[in-house]
Amino acid sequence: MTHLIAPSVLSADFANLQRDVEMINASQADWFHVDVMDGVFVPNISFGFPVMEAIKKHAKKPLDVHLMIVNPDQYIERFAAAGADVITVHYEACTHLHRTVQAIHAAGCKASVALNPHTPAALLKDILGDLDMVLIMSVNPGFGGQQFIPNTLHKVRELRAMAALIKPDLLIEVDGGVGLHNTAALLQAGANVLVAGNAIFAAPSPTAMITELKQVDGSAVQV
Ligand SMILES: O=C(CO)[C@H](O)[C@H](O)COP(=O)(O)O
Repeated sequence: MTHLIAPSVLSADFANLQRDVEMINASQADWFHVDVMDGVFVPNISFGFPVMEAIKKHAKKPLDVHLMIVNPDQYIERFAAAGADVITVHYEACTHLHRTVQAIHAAGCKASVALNPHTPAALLKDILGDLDMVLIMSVNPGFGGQQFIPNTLHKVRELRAMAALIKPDLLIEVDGGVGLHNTAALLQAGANVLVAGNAIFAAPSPTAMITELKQVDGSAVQV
């Protein structure tokens, strides 16, 4: 499969949310990336169910919901009911990760686990076979517009090698500081879902930027 592009709604203009949702609908983007922050797991608060339901009402593509919250188990069913197609929980926020992943699947969603920049990919070895996706954070979570942490490339490569033995069709998503400058390298390292916020919404034409990100060919790059 070619790679997927998931614009991060966190960087949208919330006063013109429907306009930005329609822009994503009409673009070559594949998913909507929806960042939920609770002010506890991360030092920022974004939005919750009402905003997500408003996005769902107009979105014509899957909602990829990234929960940057403590105790995500409490809210899995509600996020599924609010329209999530993919639910990502943080490794660092889950005591019984296997149970949480089971709950996500039972709610009818794809299950994904996110790793903060300091968390090693190897910690997912025993649960990789149960996951649909791993989200590698390439910035410290909480804010859009930060600089990409270069060690992420190494982590993506390591995870892709591990997945080749355990879960060859694993989706690997990278989130934070992604743009045209590092897309080819990330694809070549083994990522196949790229989240971009600032790179898309601060571009002169967000639609054209999505097309450019979608057209990047990772096969020609050596990293
Ligand atoms: O999860 C996030 C922040 O925690 C955002 O999805 C991410 O930062 C995307 O924004 P940008 O592409 O501007 O870095």
